[in-house]
Amino acid sequence: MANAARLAIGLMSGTSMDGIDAALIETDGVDHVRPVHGISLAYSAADRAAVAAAVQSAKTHPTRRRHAEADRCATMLAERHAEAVAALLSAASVPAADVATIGFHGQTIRHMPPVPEGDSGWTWQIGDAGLLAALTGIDVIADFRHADMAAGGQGAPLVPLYHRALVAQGQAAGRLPMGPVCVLNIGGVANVTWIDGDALLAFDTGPGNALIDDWVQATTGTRFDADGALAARGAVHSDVLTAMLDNPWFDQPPPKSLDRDDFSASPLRGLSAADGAATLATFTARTIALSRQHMPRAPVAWVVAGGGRRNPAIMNALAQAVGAVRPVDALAWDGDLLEAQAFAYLAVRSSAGLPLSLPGTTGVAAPTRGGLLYRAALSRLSR
Ligand SMILES: Nc1ncnc2c1ncn2[C@@H]1O[C@H](COP(=O)(O)OP(=O)(O)OP(=O)(O)O)[C@@H](O)[C@H]1O
Ligand SMILES: CC(=O)N[C@H]1[C@@H]2OC[C@@H](O2)[C@@H](O)[C@@H]1O[C@H](C)C(=O)O
Repeated sequence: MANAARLAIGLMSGTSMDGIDAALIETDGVDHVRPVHGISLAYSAADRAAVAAAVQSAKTHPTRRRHAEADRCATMLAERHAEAVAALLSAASVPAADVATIGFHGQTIRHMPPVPEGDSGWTWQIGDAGLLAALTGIDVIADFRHADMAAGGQGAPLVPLYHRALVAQGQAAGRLPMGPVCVLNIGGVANVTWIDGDALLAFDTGPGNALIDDWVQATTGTRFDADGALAARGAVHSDVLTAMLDNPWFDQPPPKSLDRDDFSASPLRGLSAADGAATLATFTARTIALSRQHMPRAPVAWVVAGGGRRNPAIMNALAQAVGAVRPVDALAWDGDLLEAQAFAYLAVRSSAGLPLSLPGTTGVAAPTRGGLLYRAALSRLSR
């Protein structure tokens, strides 16, 4: 029997650490998807500093062991996400009682994927999900990546099943050509989903914007290269680019996933701010192009979500390397909210007992369920 369509909220705070995206969708967790509304809430400088501190302190802990920076940040994150939910519901004129579930991704502070024939890996998304359930009065599903990793998967990427549902809709409506389609996300990290009918192959491709953001922050004091303006004034240093591309990780077949800080901008040392931004934007594009070697058939279309689609230096270099690429907005999808929508979709799947990951998405041995439920009724505030 088909699952009933329900209203669900998805909350995503990604590796760029820029804020929270909140999306309300109607979905059955299978093929029915109807985006209803969405908002973004930027972190204040203090919130961003708290997240950055938790990311740094997580590097000094060998596992998901609680520590002061993470605990402080987890409380703050629940409060901010509750504010995002309130703003979203108010903007959409929907009462909380109409929402079946919230999918709460949480803030990734460390991602250590399993090593072949070695360590089983760990991943940590923080945020006090019980507090969020109490503050919103809505059931919350969180900790989406844990079960996949416990079953041998990479724990990421998880958005691919949502990409597949969207591509099926787009192809049925004639907005996308039939044949293999690539949905690319250029966030802090970049990841691609190759979809050919029901077949899926997904993996992280390399850096997205994180290296550019860190470089621009260090050299100019601004948070990101708005509209690629800095890169446009710079020149690509092909010697540095070649050295950075000379990394066996890119040839390693999927499954594979990354921590935000797995790549370093140290080869750029000595370059001007503009030349560094231009070189890094081309590096992101070229590493995405290298992902094609792992695809079973050449894609007939590339569509791009995430903040990197707004950086012409990345998009032009990508078009040069792989041919025509267009932002997902051309398909009437919201390129800023796709991941938030996906966690609403995954929350509904989790409630329905449907798998969140497949061998083709995370390398897990078999389709695997995931997510932990925090019931609003059991999460009353004690203060
Ligand atoms: N106008 C713009 N011009 C250039 N870059 C932009 C622009 N707007 C956003 N970005 C880039 O996009 C980033 C945010 O992207 P996004 O919100 O997709 O990442 P995320 O969801 O945090 O990351 P991930 O998908 O890895 O979890 C910013 O940090 C910035 O680098
Ligand atoms: C561990 C983690 O948070 N990974 C993120 C990150 O950001 C992009 C890429 O790396 C992707 O693998 C994943 O996010 C999206 C939402 C995903 O799971 O599909």
